[in-house]
Amino acid sequence: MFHLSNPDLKARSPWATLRNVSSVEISPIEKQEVNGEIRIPGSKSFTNRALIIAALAKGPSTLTGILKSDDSYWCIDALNKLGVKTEVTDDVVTVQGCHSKWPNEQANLYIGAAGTIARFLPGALAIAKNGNWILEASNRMSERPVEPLVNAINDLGGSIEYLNTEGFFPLQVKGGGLKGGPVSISGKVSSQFLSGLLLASPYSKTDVTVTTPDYIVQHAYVKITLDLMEKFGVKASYSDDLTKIIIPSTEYLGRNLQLEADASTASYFLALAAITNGRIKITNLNVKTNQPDIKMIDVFENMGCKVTRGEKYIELIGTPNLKGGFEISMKEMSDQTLTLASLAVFASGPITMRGVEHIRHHESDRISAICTELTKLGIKVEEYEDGLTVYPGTPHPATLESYDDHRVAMSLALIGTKVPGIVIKDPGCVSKTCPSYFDLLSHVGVNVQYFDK
Ligand SMILES: O=C(O)C1=C[C@@H](OP(=O)(O)O)[C@@H](O)[C@H](O)C1
Ligand SMILES: C=C(OP(=O)(O)O)C(=O)O
Repeated sequence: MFHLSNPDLKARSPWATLRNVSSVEISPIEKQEVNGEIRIPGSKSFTNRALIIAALAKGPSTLTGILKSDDSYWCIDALNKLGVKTEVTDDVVTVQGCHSKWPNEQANLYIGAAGTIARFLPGALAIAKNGNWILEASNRMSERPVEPLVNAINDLGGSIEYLNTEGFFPLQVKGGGLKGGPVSISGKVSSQFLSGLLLASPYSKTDVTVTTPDYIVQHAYVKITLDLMEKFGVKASYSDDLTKIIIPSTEYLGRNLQLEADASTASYFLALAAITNGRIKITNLNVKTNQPDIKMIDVFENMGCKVTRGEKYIELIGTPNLKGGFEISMKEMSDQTLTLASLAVFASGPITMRGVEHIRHHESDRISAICTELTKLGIKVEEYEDGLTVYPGTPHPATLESYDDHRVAMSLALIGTKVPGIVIKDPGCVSKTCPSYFDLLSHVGVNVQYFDK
């Protein structure tokens, strides 16, 4: 269980910021409007997929535009401990692919709080001929499910065992390889189970046919996995709904790749323009991305904002009258549930978000966390197993918890730009995906005051 007074600081990496900051106060933007241009850091999803594929590949890769945050730090650190040579300069990393033979056949790997490493690395290790590795994760990541992935890898002949509690990290992964053939995997708790299985599959002795018996939350992330595999030379074939995927037995080839900016991070800044009647231009994101959170721009538009979709940029101009009074399924872009919940406070009518039971298994129980914190502000909410309704209201000043969850902190901070006295505790948790979040807010005109520990 998460302890409010006790974020898991071991998971904060050398790339984390705000280590000595206990809280931040966000003050409303008065005369000065939010108005600015922002370059968004690289996508977490692209960075950690590309790092693991590049590490497995034959030959070197250069990845440009990587995210530098806790999640990518722990990924690079784990690859280094496996003996893979990497070199990071600014936002460029070169990776010397190990051609599916991890140089260090024994290592203890710590993967922080990253779902993308927890679900992508075990399969990548299981494909090796030899090896014996221990994988440990943060307290919260050790409570998040991995069983469907582990079962599927073991069904293919892999050797992954639980060292502590059945179904959860820490894990022991032994080499021995995967045989290939048919395998079934659930996608209803996390799409990352599928992605992790797919990433490892090309190294099976024969082709792998993956079927999903139920449904996949956030399909788009599976598509991102398949597209990136193809960029590194592995072309899978699949049904439109991705419930049947055939991966050939082959190998990745090293590549030089420009990665996309993070659409999830971009959404907070677009939301900021939306609620403050301001203007934000994201200068390095194309709407044609497969990242699902890009669909938030349609939501903002339906709420009355004006959006310009450029070739390489997105500009959003807010509105003094944000339209509410609707229900929406957030299943396919569930990382943005909390963003919309914060925005809903200032809308013209209640907003109901559904289809996101799985976010109770993310960095926090996100449905419970946002309902608790909005209630502290005097905002009326209704909580459901798979979502919530937020009623518009006038928040009163409060000190809010961030639950060691970057998206709770980033979303609640938005409310501070409209009402005085909003203090967010442990703002350093944003380092999981955006260490520079509060700097970027300041850059576009938000007042952020830091309080030391
Ligand atoms: O594959 C990925 O890169 C991701 C998949 C999603 O996870 P779930 O499918 O577990 O919800 C998303 O929430 C996460 O931020 C990134
Ligand atoms: C769910 C998230 O992360 P993870 O990759 O750890 O699953 C997230 O970033 O919102």
